[in-house]
Amino acid sequence: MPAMARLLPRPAQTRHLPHLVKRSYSSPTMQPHYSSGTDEAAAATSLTALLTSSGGSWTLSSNGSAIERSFKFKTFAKTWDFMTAVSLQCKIKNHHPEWSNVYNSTFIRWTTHNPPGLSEKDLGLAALCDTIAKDFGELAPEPASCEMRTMADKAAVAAADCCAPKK
Ligand SMILES: C[C@H](O)[C@H](O)[C@H]1CNC2=NC(N)=NC(=O)C2=N1
Repeated sequence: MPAMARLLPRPAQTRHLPHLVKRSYSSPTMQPHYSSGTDEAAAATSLTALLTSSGGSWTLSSNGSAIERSFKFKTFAKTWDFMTAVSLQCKIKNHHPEWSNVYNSTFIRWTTHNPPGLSEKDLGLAALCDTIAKDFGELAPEPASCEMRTMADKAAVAAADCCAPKK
């Protein structure tokens, strides 16, 4: 099996991770893909405020079903404290990121697994991450590294059907 094929998760494992399944075409302007039941007008307003194109720090994933960015702090301890604070919000809101951490950087991707797409929870928690990051003295944002993104991709695939309703 060619090396690249080994890196691509098998479709069966990624049906709940549409943002990991690269589209064969690249649309000139990426369009958001909202999770069913989302109030798209309200979500579009929140999304616009978060994106780099409007002065925010988040980027839309290639097929529009996730937003993602990296955060950098002075020390590992501050990075971990930031992630701990975010994790408490995840517990409160019962919504969880796909994320990775290397020393004083963390990469965070917000997407809803079930039903798949961008939801108000993703957008609200992304805005909350920006606020909490300021509290922990976030350094100037840098573009997310491929390695950090790949780590998050692999963790998401390993999580398999993490959010499918329990039978
Ligand atoms: C039953 C299901 O696990 C819960 O509704 C939550 C848990 N956290 C979640 N987090 C994310 N990102 N997407 C979900 O669909 C999701 N579902």
